Amino acid sequence: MPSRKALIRRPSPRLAEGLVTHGTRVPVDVGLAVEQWLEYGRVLREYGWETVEVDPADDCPDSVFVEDAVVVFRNVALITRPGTPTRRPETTGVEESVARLGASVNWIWEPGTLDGGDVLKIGDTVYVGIGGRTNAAGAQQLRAVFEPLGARVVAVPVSKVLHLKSAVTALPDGTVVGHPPLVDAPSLFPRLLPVPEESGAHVMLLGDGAVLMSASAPKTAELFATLGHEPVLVDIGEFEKLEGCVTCLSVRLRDLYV
Ligand SMILES: NC(=O)NCCC[C@H](N)C(=O)O
Repeated sequence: MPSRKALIRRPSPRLAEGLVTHGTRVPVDVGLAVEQWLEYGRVLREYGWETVEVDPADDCPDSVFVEDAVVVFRNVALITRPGTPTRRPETTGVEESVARLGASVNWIWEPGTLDGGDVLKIGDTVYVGIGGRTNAAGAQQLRAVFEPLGARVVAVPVSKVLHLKSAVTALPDGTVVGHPPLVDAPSLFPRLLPVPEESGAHVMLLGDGAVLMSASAPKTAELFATLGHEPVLVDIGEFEKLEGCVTCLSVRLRDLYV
């Protein structure tokens, strides 16, 4: 029986100290970020997702980006070992939450590193981006956990953006969407639709053709609507200042056995 639960994690009061790797640091308004986060959760619930809050990690500035701490395939939750050591304490609370929800838990071990933002699932194909926060050992461990469950793991290079999913995600019909200047190896994806805006490359599937995306990509939203999808726009501007996007603020659990 499919589940529709989504993990989310309240922003830390230290959010403004979050990491910035590829962009230029600009001040973050934490109060506004909390409002944007509340609205993000409200939209998930409106589209039928039960939001489950992971215990906050107030000492971890980037903890709101909960996607990086765990990758879920079927009923197995793979707890990551984030590429940046300062983010590693974030995984404890996430592990507790997924275990409580009945997922089967597995772990990335040293010397492996893996951030959830580097993992893009399209059906049974699991793309893993290597080069930034995720290393080859982390990708190999992911392969060992998910391939026996029926996944086909495909490693792809990432060098121009923070995570694989900062460059590409996928529409409900499996079409990969990416902003060309930021995609390292476009030929590795069977059907790649170029989008005009960087944040237009970030979509999250809400179900029934609805795709959650950033309000900062209006031209791409129009393109998706033309193709018959239903773009649902949210303002996540404060998180974008820290290289976050719609995908990284939640983790959907669709195959729990409970
Ligand atoms: N999966 C994601 O897109 N995560 C965004 C993480 C942003 C955070 N400031 C970081 O650099 O780790």
